[in-house]
Amino acid sequence: MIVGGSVDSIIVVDNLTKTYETGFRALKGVSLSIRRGEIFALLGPNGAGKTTMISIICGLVNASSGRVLVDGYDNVREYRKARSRIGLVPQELTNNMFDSVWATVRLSRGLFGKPRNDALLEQILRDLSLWDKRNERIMALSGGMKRRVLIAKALAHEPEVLFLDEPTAGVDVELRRDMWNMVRRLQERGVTIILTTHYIEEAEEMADRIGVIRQGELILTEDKDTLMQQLGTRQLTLQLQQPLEAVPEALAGYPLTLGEQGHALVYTFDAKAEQSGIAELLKRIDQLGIEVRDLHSSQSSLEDIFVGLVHSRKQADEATAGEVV
Ligand SMILES: Nc1ncnc2c1ncn2[C@@H]1O[C@H](COP(=O)(O)OP(=O)(O)OP(=O)(O)O)[C@@H](O)[C@H]1O
Repeated sequence: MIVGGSVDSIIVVDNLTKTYETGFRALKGVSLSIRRGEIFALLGPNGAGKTTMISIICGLVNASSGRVLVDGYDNVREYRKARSRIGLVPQELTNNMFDSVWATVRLSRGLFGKPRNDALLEQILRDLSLWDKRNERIMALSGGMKRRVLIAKALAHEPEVLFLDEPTAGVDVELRRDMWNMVRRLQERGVTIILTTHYIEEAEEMADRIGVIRQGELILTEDKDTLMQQLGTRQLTLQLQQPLEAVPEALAGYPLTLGEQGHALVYTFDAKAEQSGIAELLKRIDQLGIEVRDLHSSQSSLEDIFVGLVHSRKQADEATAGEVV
């Protein structure tokens, strides 16, 4: 057993690179530690390298360089030990369609050399509302049910880490809620969860920590709350009695924009700042005789932050590329 990362890291990814046979560099030196018991969301646009990274950690794809430790075990040299700690719910269905639900989960447990435990498998199926379907063939199940079977399969050998690759892509609202609840229950039992998602609201709702990957590079990892505090902005929207054509000169020093075809003044400020400047702004507006009909404030969502982050990086990269040329 190799000691690496801190004691409470269940997964340590060290300087991982992946160049596919086509010459495409899908990962460019990614390092990351996953804390035991956390829910970690990996966000990134299409083709960023999320599935590649998960596949390497789970031992399905070979890295070009770097290494991965799972609970202290090198995932290449101590593959079996590392792999037995992981449950993977892939994006695509990989079940044998002719098997029953029950046979599928039993086989999955057996493949990891775990002793038979029907009570545990029953609990897993009940938690996923699959118990009534246990004798059905997989091919006879709906798409949502098939996805539940993938999860049951991944949990059958009692993994310590569960990877969910796009768990709710294309599923209905009800199943999404069920999945979120299930993920929370698993976390309560001490299972570490790593999920990739395109749904930023999913990360916002579920994750303790967020990593953003772009073009094979991890551009950020941060506690969700800190991220939202640090990068979050608040907006105060002042609905006006009379529309304005432009932001008055006297208010030029404030970060104001006109909205709603001149019917609203929008003031954007730092969510973490102690002094928002709102009191002063309202006084100035009153002095200018601008009548305010209503006002409301809103906090930027993780989606705004994410789009802003990916976008600003892109612009910075383009600017740098421009300089070189
Ligand atoms: N077997 C392969 N051979 C060559 N290139 C590949 C292979 N698998 C993936 N890629 C490329 O590597 C990049 C990263 O793919 P990956 O599937 O890891 O991205 P992703 O972040 O999971 O994307 P998505 O959100 O679309 O699932 C993509 O540009 C993809 O085309």
